[in-house]
Amino acid sequence: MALLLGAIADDFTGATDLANNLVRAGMRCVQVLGVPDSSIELPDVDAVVVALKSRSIPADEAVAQSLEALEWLQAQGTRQIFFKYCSTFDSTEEGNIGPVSDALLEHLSGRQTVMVPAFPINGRTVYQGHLFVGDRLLNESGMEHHPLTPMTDADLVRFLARQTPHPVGLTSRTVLSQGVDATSRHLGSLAEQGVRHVICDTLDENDLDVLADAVVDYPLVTGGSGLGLALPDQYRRRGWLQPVAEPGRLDKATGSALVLSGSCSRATLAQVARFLEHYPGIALDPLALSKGDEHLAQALAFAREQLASGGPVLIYASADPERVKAAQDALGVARAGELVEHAMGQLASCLVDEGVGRLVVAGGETSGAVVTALGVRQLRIGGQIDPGVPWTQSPMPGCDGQLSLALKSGNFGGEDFFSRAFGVLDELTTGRAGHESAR
Ligand SMILES: Nc1ncnc2c1ncn2[C@@H]1O[C@H](COP(=O)(O)OP(=O)(O)O)[C@@H](O)[C@H]1O
Ligand SMILES: O=C(O)[C@@H](O)C(=O)COP(=O)(O)O
Repeated sequence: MALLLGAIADDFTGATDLANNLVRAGMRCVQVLGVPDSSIELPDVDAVVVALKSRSIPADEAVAQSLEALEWLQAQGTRQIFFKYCSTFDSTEEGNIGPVSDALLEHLSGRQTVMVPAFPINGRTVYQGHLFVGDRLLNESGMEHHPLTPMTDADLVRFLARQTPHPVGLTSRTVLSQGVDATSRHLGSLAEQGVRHVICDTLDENDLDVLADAVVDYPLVTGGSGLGLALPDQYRRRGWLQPVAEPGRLDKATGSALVLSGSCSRATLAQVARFLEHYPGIALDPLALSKGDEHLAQALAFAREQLASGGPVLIYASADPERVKAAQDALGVARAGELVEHAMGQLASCLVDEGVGRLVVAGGETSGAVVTALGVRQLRIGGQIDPGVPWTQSPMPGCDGQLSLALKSGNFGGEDFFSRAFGVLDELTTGRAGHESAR
């Protein structure tokens, strides 16, 4: 098997987001969780997204895991590598976007890569190197309160420069608006000056098309999932990718419905509040979790009772910035996060064992913890609930052999996401979904 595109994603929701866009743009794509071992059997696909949980770990470990993924993808004969990180550039001054990009570029003997975090349909745009979420600069978007990677600088050229010893350049909207040739020339002249990383402005899908055309031959591209919507068209134009009749079909979904939420983003907090207006839920508190098993046992008992009477039910650690800070002050940032993630993993394992077959998880790290605890190795991508969030399925003992999973990025989804998700799954798996355009 030769792959047109091999992606290395730094978290699990981000991986699903990219896989979703590749499928919507007409690629046959599968997502694998962690670097596969030799026993994995892959279907015939054009792209594979390897999901890592490397966004918030020490930079040297993130580099090692990413290089392992690269080696595996190269062994599959992959034509182009895509390093997928968050559309809100989630990272710290230590990394991991800079160190991982540097290592991948070096191993691919590339002289330059582009950094394209934008995802315009979800309101992430870049202008003069500054990242916007909707009409706010990144550092005023709520991301400044992120529990693990608080984003306090919207100037990506300046911010990335702290993560890499190499110079960071900018391809501005003014250049992009002059078209593909001007953009290629500009990137080329930056490369001649030794600029290995180029932050790219992006206001809309047209900018993504120009960028995709200009970098289709780069060994490495990096960014959010927006670029993943634009690249397949360039592959098709060059005759490398054949049209696919029907990507993304899912089997009938069975089993009860559960939502686990560990994201503390503004979007998720609103989704939690909306869900609780109509359905039952129980909060997890990291401080109570740190005191022993009783808190987790209570949440499990509550969920069992609600699931027995039909569900859906929500278990959430999502909390506002003051409560997150209080937990972090008492326990430390890493420990507070670990307690919640561990609890979410245990809840998922028990409840899927007992009959949950439709599971929504909110939060990238949280999703990583949950699918790892469940032992999920491969996801088939189905139709989307909201931009960036598809339903997926994975083989699983119980639930008629298939677990339906939606891994929601903290920041994505409409306010009614949690309740609507199950209706969308029903439509998708009974074939009642209407055809939507890819963008
Ligand atoms: N109440 C809380 N206090 C402290 N940390 C929390 C709390 N709830 C969740 N967390 C942690 O915050 C992190 C949220 O990250 P993540 O799941 O990636 O969400 P997002 O997708 O919004 O970034 C996780 O590590 C989670 O365990
Ligand atoms: O690009 C994005 O915004 C998402 O795909 C993403 O990376 C999700 O990360 P979380 O917000 O941590 O779920």
